[in-house]
Amino acid sequence: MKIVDIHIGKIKIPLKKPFKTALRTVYFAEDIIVKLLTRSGLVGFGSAAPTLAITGESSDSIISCLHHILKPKIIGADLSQLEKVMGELHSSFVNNTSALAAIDMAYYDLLAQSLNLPLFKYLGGFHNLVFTDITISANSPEVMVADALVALDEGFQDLKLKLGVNPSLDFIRVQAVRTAVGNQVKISLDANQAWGAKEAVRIIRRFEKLNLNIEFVEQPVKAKKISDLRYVSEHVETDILADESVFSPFDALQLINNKACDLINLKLAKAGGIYNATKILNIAEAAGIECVMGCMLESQISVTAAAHFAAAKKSIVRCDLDSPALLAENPVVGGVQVEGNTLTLSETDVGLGIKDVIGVEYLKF
Ligand SMILES: C[C@H](N)C(=O)N[C@H](CCC(=O)O)C(=O)O
Ligand SMILES: [Mg+2]
Repeated sequence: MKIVDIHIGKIKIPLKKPFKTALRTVYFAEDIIVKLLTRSGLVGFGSAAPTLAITGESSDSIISCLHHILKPKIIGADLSQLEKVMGELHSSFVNNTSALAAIDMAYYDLLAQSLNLPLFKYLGGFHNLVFTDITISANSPEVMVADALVALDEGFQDLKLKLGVNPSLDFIRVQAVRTAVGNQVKISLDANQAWGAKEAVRIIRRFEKLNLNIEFVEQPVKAKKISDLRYVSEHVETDILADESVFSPFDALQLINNKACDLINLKLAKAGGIYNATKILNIAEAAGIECVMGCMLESQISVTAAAHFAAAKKSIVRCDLDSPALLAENPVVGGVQVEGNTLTLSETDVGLGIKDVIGVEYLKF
């Protein structure tokens, strides 16, 4: 079964609150939508969120890559030739991982549909649901406490606090939230590269001394500074999760060989989709490193793909798939069902299970 056409569109989704990290403040979510069509009438969905500060991609660069580079390669691609198709896509350019992920997930959507299976069953079928944490944006300690209490009311039991915006406040932020939510709630921290190596060690050791009970600290130092990540990992007890440092299977190997992290944040937008995410997961599993399934601030299309992947795999036991909970609207019809911290996949809908996306402006070239 061959792919005969591609539609590329744009959508803007309002947020419940501005999303603030050490890398960026965002007031609405932007997504580039992809639809792949087969001659027999199947439609596969994918999406890419422009996260310039992490993947280096803007809306324009994603659209350009999809139209000029990926479209000529994916039109005519056969669903029965996964290795050939992915080999060609992965060898034709570097970077542009979100654009590649959008095509990859739409291809896997079609592949599972053609086999009459929900995607999570095609990928391994371990569960049909996953649980997510929720991200609390970097704000004043008072606002972060208020946001954390709202999140608990909404059913979340696992908080990821964004730090590194005005780092002098970081210690008070964490202490204030821990005091407000009590000891039963899980807290992890994401500095999004904001700290220096010695600063990170100093801050994390202070959390340890006061028994603030932190699950893990995500990307404390610059993405490319593997030796800094290793320094932090070596000098603290708390687990260190690599995020922006891991895009490719090679990145994962390099971090593992350098003993630079305890955990890996696996995102389809960084890996270029399910094909390479599978390789990273396999490398990490062989090395005894656990992966957390993560997401960007992105629509429920790509979060549906990430939920299928995470649910399929026995070794993914933690998820940061909270983007749907941060969006004020969901334009996606079908796909993953989100209720509080629980993301559930249909046992009977085939592929990603997405029926439509409302309000997309499809582009004419
Ligand atoms: C939304 C998710 N929980 C998250 O925090 N992802 C960020 C990057 C997201 C972005 O800037 O769009 C992360 O883990 O660093
Ligand atoms: Mg992160």
